[in-house]
Amino acid sequence: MAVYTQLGAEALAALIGEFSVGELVSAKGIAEGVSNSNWLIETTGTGSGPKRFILTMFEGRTEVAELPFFLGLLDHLADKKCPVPRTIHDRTGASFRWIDDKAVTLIEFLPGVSVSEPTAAQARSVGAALAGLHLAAADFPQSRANDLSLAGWRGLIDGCGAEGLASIDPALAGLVAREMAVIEAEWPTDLPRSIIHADLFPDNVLMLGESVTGLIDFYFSCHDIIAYDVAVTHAAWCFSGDGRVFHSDISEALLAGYESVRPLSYAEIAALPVLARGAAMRFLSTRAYDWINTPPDALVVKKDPMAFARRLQFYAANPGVFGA
Ligand SMILES: Nc1ncnc2c1ncn2[C@@H]1O[C@H](COP(=O)(O)OP(=O)(O)O)[C@@H](O)[C@H]1O
Ligand SMILES: N[C@@H](CCOP(=O)(O)O)C(=O)O
Repeated sequence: MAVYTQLGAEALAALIGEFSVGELVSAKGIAEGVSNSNWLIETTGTGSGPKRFILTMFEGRTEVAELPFFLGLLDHLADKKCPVPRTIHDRTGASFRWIDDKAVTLIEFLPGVSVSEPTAAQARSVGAALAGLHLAAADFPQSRANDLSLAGWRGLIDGCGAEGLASIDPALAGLVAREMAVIEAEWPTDLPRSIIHADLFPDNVLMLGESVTGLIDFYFSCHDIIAYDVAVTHAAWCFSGDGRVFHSDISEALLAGYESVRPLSYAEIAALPVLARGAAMRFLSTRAYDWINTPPDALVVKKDPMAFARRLQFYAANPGVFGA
């Protein structure tokens, strides 16, 4: 469930009136997502029939000071024909507005659905779309540090404490300690960097058949190692949800799709095993922290940290899956 804030019909109509998009016809809360509140908005449009938009209200997790980066990136990528939603600017030219103390933005609605069991052909398209995003983002003039890299994971893990990790699984603290030591020692420092998505899970990709129609939810995007984004996407797409089953056909298709647009260098391929261990640690650490710290009555469905502990174990035991 991801509508944390109730917005009345009058407030919504007044908000939509600040944009040149026609009049509000309907607004439906969207259940998917965990970070922000989202509504599917329909308006009368401005001449060529009704129009759909997504209205996002930024809840605690997104720093409002960073919105010009996230929203500017969407417009930059849309200008370069990447399948991302363009932001709708209001009549004053602003890309976001305020309702009380919360920032809201209106973005283009994109067709498509998120797949839960991708085919190899779909994975190939996702790999190609990710590479296209990396190429298109290369000259984006703004930057944002990745606060969820090594130091961020370490902070979250320390915040869980050994007892907290043990409350999730008795072996988790040992796994995390061993793996963090390896990842910190082997993390590459000389690979190409650019703007990356950093969270390209299946629920952040919209598809129609085998085509990618939307890359969404850029609110973790940042400047970091490009091949790390490949590793994040690999960890997100190539396993069963619980991390117990690795799908080698999806892995091969995803990497082949990526390389059909942006070939990986030898150094990038050689680094993928440790980058993938880092990617698994990234989602293990946020999920473990949330698992321990989310109040029991919160509306959010907590995500299982062990699904990424299993991926971490898999990557540690199978560095050959990237063909290095
Ligand atoms: N531009 C868009 N076009 C169509 N649907 C969208 C768009 N943006 C978001 N959605 C829908 O809203 C849901 C939640 O959006 P998302 O940005 O992933 O939220 P959160 O940041 O809370 O995870 C998505 O799963 C998708 O169903
Ligand atoms: N993809 C992350 C959760 C991030 O939430 P999102 O809904 O904003 O994509 C995970 O699976 O842990």
